[in-house]
Amino acid sequence: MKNALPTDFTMRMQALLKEEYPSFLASYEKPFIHGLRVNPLKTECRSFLALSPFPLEPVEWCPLGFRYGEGVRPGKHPYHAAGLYYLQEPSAMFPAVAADVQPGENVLDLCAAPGGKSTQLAAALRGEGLLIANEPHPTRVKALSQNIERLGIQNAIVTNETPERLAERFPLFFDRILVDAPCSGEGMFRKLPEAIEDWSLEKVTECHRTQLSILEAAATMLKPGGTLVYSTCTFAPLENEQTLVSFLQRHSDFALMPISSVPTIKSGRPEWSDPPQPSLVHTARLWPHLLEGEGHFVAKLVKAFTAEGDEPPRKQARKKNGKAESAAGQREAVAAWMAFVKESLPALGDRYPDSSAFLLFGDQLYYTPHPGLDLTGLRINRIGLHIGTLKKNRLEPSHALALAIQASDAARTANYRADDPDLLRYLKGETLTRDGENGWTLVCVDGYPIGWGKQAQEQLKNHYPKGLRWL
Ligand SMILES: C[S@@+](CC[C@H](N)C(=O)[O-])C[C@H]1O[C@@H](n2cnc3c(N)ncnc32)[C@H](O)[C@@H]1O
Repeated sequence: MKNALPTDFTMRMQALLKEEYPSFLASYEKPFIHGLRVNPLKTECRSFLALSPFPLEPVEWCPLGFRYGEGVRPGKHPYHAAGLYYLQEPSAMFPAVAADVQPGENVLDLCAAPGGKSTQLAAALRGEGLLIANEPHPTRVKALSQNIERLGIQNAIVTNETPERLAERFPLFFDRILVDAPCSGEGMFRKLPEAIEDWSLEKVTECHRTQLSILEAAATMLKPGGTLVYSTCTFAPLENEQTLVSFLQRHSDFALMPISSVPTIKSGRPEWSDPPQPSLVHTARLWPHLLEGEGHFVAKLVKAFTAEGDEPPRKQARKKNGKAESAAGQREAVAAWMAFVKESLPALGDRYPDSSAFLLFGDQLYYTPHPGLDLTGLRINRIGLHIGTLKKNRLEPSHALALAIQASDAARTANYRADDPDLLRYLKGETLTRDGENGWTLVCVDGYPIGWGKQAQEQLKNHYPKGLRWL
């Protein structure tokens, strides 16, 4: 390892781990473990394994997760651009697995960028229900939004808010909340040597305080009977066991639940909190010297129902979302969308049936997963599926739409094998020479949509977004 580990960190870990410490320390000499998670919104695991050009090894605790070796670059493959998988180290796959999201639920990911766990939560929703993926950092939220788009997720609203502002708006609203908290990052020292530079004892204390305030907001937003998953990628007991004990002292209506039966995932340590809390044995610690993955901590809490029977979540007044356009403007935009569907997506059928779910912002048309939700005043980055841009009463389809539909929906497709030089040209933004019927054409890699082109005579004009083009 290039950077030396901080002395305050090694001294603390030695005191905590005792005879286990040499093996923990030796894990820093081993390489970082790479992983990818197959996106079931796009492909079945079996189909992907048959197609995958990379040798893959299954991750024991995540049915869609796989490890891959050094020297393989799945992030630079057209299948990545088509959203067939998300790159995620194996331990980071565990919190969303523990959340056990069910289709149809209202789910919140409070600290979501760049979207590893949000995309996993959305996959578990299988397109039914609502995911609010929140990230307060203004730059990081863009990466989150791009990943939501790339993976073809249609029922997510991406917000750029503080947990406190969301808590004011959504009391008792969510069935599941994930707090993948900002932390001192000790479990990432192997992956990100700069995390070593950033680390200090003060940072550990500061993170503990931030974690408690985020959990406070999460507690307000969770429905009675709902599930809260708390995770970090650090080893510090102050940010793990102690954060939970401090939270539980203020919230006697929450209880820790068992999460893992995988033998390589170990229990949290009740004796590492003050006062020791026996139920911490239900939490999970993923140790880099005991499994093939980085360091993580995961806890699952359930909020009790109250004795009197709980009030149902406050029904939100049905309001206009943000600065949505007038009814007449929306009708025009929806008409343009219907015309586009007839012309270019004839097999789409009745996939977007709710006329109240169409929202027009300026010239941008969206289909929201939750039409009644009052989002006024909140900073919103994405409000469901971005359908396209209205241009002179015609609809220009969005990149998000290309990634959310299937090749079989489209009237015209241009399908390329992953190693076809024309596909590389397309990803670089070049115009392609090919025969085909004029009109919007869905460009695909091995049958999976990757973007739009517009055929005119023998040319396919390139509509792959400028910001995503390969250099
Ligand atoms: C561990 S990372 C999240 C990783 C993400 N869940 C994933 O799987 O890709 C923690 C995130 O919390 C954000 N964050 C920092 N302070 C926060 C706060 N007070 N409330 C919510 N999120 C915060 C950070 O910007 C960072 O993106």
